[in-house]
Amino acid sequence: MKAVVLGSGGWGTALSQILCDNGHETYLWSHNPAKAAEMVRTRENPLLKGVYLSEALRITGDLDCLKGADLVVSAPPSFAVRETAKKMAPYLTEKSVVVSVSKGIERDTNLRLSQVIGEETGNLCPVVALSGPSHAEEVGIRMPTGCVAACRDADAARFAQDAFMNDYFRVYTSGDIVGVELAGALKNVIALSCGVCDGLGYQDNTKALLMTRAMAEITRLGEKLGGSRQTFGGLAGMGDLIVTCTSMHSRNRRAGILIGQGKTPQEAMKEVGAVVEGYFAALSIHQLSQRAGVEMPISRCAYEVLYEGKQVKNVVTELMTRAKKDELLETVRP
Ligand SMILES: NC(=O)C1=CN([C@@H]2O[C@H](COP(=O)(O)OP(=O)(O)OC[C@H]3O[C@@H](n4cnc5c(N)ncnc54)[C@H](O)[C@@H]3O)[C@@H](O)[C@H]2O)C=CC1
Ligand SMILES: O=C(CO)COP(=O)(O)O
Repeated sequence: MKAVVLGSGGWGTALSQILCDNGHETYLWSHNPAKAAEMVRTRENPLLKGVYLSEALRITGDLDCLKGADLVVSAPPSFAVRETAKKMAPYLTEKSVVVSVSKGIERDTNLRLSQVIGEETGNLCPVVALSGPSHAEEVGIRMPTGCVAACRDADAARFAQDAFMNDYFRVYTSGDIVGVELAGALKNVIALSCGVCDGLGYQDNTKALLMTRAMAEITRLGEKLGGSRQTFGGLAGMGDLIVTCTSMHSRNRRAGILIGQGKTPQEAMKEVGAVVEGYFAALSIHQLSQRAGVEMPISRCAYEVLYEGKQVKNVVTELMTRAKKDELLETVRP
């Protein structure tokens, strides 16, 4: 099979190495030809330090690598998914399968990323969302990892499962692409918030409280928007929430730590030096939850800190002193 990965950040690079390990003819495309040339020379991506890229992986800045591709992986930051989909569109056929691996919601339209790709490619071929607890740094060194390949087209989901699965990368299929994509985008804001707790010096009790209540609000919005409750308890939901809220690989968590220590969001993102999707998602989620009439106290507070300059200490007090509630009934005590 011929596979092309569009987007040479840490994640696109790690995924291209999996496809290469699985014996597929694999291309990794960078939108920056100079960066592609440098990776060809060094067999390393500065965004995934210490991972040697095998000689069989074809690294290029030429979009013509898409000619005849069976599998196209869309792996840019969410803000560049639409322009990347525009670029792939002329090369796709009805037999192609696109796998979307970015985690976010498109700004302004609030569309899921598979919807954005569908719009730009005229829904010519199926788009599968691949998501789960999977830091590129660990996949790159072949640590056992699991993800979900979600698509309403079960054959396409199985095609992606077959393409990626091996003895260090386990892939489950799912028909709930809505839930899988939303879970991946929503947890980034929570990982950032968990980092803020770390930055403020709060410890394990606080983070367990935050993660558990975050699951409740993420699931609430996800279900309202058409996702399945079960998905939020699975790899793309709970699994990814755990890994990003606890790992120092997480760019969202690292940005949050810096904000908790007093940096502005812009300073924090600059210092992290890689895409912090939770910053962008916070705005879309705020709009989506307001429109759907779904209460999301933690995500709302993250939005207020990131976009309205609210002080993190004040936000924590506000969250802790909200009206008394029943955990299961979700009702407020009169
Ligand atoms: N890094 C990880 O462990 C994981 C990342 N993801 C998701 O994958 C997506 C990409 O993240 P990373 O690979 O980590 O990013 P990164 O921060 O490592 O690198 C971003 C890459 O995007 C490229 N880029 C910038 N503008 C572009 C454009 N207009 N068109 C194409 N490429 C462009 C940059 O050159 C750079 O190579 C994000 O949505 C992220 O949430 C998902 C799972 C794991
Ligand atoms: O989604 C991820 C791991 O599953 C990556 O998270 P960060 O973007 O926070 O690094």
